[in-house]
Amino acid sequence: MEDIVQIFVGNFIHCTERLKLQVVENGFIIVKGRKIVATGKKADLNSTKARLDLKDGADEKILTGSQILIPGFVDTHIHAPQYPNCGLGYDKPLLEWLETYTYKVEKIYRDQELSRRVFDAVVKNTLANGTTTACYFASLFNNSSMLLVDAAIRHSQRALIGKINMTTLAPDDYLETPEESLENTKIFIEYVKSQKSDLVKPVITPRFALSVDMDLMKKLGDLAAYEDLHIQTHISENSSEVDMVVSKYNMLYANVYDEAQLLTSKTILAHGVYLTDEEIQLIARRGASISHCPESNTCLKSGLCDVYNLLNRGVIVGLGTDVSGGPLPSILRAMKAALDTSIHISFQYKNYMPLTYKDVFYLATLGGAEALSLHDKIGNFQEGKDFDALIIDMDAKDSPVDFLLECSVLEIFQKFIYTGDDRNIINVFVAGKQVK
Ligand SMILES: O=c1[nH]c(=O)c2nc[nH]c2[nH]1
Ligand SMILES: [Zn+2]
Repeated sequence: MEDIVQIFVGNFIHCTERLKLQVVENGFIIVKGRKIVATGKKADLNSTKARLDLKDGADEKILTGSQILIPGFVDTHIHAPQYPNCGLGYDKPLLEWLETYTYKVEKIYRDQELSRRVFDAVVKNTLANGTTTACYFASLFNNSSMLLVDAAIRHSQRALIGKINMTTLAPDDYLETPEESLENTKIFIEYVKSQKSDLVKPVITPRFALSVDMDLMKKLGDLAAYEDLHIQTHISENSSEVDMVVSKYNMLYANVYDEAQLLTSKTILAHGVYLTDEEIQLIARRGASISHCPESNTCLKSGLCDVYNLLNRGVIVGLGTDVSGGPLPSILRAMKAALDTSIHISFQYKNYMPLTYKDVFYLATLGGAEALSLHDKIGNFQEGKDFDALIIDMDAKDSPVDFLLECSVLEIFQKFIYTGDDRNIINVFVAGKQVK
């Protein structure tokens, strides 16, 4: 079948490299099938069409002055089964929150029908919020985790999906043995591979260092290396958690994962609020990334994560909603929370440079793609990459913004980051396919 050609004409914004924003006014992007085949200025559109031998009749979309095309958002850390708990339980810190609220909701995913309904809603709602790629913690249970894979494929969301490994700390009826955990992980990986999806991949997912022991972590590290898989887990989110990890393993938190060969260039570590300089250096050396989850860090009163410091020391950082540690599946909200957190940190230091709206946009797009080691495929509008994109409209019907004076492109973009919501994300594309 011949690839469909789509041409987008108007203003677009993306990051060409780390923390580097490019604003293209009166530009075009040509998409053939799933891929971006050309970008440029409108004045060069006809010559580019001729060069590419494009026949007349390609689907041409002209953006209005209140619309901007941007790359799709990457949610580098989200717990799909916790979705029904969004907004609940923020009266407790992490370890009590897990015990009181989180394991209780996650336990019910033995129920297949519930799994199907919740995961359908999670995938649809994250897509509607502009998350074209999500890195999911799925369920402890294989059958349920497989239903999340099915939902992502059904709705065409790009996703890394991991069956959780958890052998200790949770209630007895919500645990697996280390043998079951490893065996079920292998079965889950085979299931994902058998779907032959070009969007969905499995990810090794030990919950955190307190949920598993070293022997299982080492086996999971071996499995990840053998299958060349991504790895995701939590690190240094809360000070009591850090103390418990250090006393359980008698080493620093990052060293625990390193000892198990779980720190690789395909590892995503959620939070990283209390990392020492030594740990930050180790993570940077290994090429692992941090998923910054500012809304969750505030709701669970975990702490302030200094993203500026992580970036300065060469750590790759993306943004995560951490639903339901965070209350909403919105990376736009995470961007705003990342700005707030950084400004609050800046009050404590002289000459501290808080993140800007441009920086958090990088974290939400190209930074997220780098954090998931998917930047060869997504993250910006570089030719050859897949077209994962959002059309933003600050004059959208029912939008929260009701008074738009004459604005520059960058001003419209700022308005979106500070005041917009999902109603301003009017269209969503994943690998060239329109999904909203
Ligand atoms: O934010 C978090 N959410 C979780 O589900 C979890 N489990 C361990 N550590 C965690 N942190
Ligand atoms: Zn989490």
